Amino acid sequence: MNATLTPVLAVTSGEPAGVGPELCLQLATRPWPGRVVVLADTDLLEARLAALGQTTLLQAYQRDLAPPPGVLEVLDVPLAAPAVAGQLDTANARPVLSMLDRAIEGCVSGEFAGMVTAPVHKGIICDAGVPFSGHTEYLAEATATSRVVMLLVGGGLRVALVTTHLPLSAVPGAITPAALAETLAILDQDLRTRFGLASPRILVAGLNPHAGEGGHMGREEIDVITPVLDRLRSTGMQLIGPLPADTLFVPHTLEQGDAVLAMYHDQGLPVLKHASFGGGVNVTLGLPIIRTSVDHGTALDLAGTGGADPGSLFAAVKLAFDMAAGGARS
Ligand SMILES: NC(=O)c1ccc[n+]([C@@H]2O[C@H](COP(=O)([O-])OP(=O)(O)OC[C@H]3O[C@@H](n4cnc5c(N)ncnc54)[C@H](O)[C@@H]3O)[C@@H](O)[C@H]2O)c1
Ligand SMILES: N[C@H](C(=O)O)[C@H](O)COP(=O)(O)O
Repeated sequence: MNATLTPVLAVTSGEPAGVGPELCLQLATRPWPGRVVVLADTDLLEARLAALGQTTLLQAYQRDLAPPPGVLEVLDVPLAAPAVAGQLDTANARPVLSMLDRAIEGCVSGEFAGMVTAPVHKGIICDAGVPFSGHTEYLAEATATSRVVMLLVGGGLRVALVTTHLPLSAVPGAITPAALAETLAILDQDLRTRFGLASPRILVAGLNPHAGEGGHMGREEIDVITPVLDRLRSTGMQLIGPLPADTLFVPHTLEQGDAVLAMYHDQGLPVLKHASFGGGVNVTLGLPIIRTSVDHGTALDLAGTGGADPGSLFAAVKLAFDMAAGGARS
């Protein structure tokens, strides 16, 4: 097969002061079923290689020329200021977004089969004057997608969220019948088409303690969640809930479902990360493009030490290749 025709994934290296760039360098140590192009500042990668005493060869990305095995393809996205490991700099916020823009553009045009993102630092991008709550929301806006779903997979779990990066005080108001129904429709559809589940069973968490205790500890289960689940069950979806979130994750309940839908970020993700941190993958469902990501953040405390675990990035790249090939089994 012509190597230039294999699937090409774009991997954005993320926050330059974090662990993303050095984790991306490790991608050259693995055989992949296609090409992996790292979007990064080439000088930064060279500097991290030198600092870590590594010898990976870098080659400038050329669309129609695949590199030899073991050589890392780099699509140069220059930084605005030299990056210092562990030290955030607002000057580099826009180049970080430029990496995302270039990867999105390439996915939409068909140049890339999908994109994988190393972690960014949301706070420093906001400090630079660009409102930014996460890749998930940024990708939705960039692709004009009205609703996307964050799904994390790992440790034998699949956990999706109705709401993502918003203050806890805003969560109840964001759990509307439309938001819940659209999220469930995307999750159900993508579990079928992307994860090969013919008839997915979704365990849906309540919002309040003990799923509202019959309305004595909150009414969202009665007023919003149950009516939506009843309506969607009548269309054939297999939905179990609303379940008290504290006991939803016990093995006996988990084995009755294929995925969990949590109402908010810290209802679902601590459990997932407890089960799989360092090996989990974050997938954005509902987009017109394939996008996976690591399960961890910028780890500024580890940046430049070579001590960060590449397992989640490897898993994210593998899953993106699997999805590009037509399905995933995670
Ligand atoms: N995909 C993403 O872009 C993404 C994901 C999560 C968090 N973040 C962002 O990262 C920033 C820092 O977040 P945080 O401090 O809450 O979480 P973090 O994941 O950066 O760090 C939490 C702990 O995990 C450790 N850790 C993280 N990655 C590791 C790895 N690969 N190997 C070994 N240990 C690792 C860190 O050293 C730290 O002790 C925030 O701005 C957050 O929003 C981004
Ligand atoms: N919620 C994600 C997590 O905790 O791993 C993380 O913040 C990344 O989100 P984006 O993919 O939207 O950047």
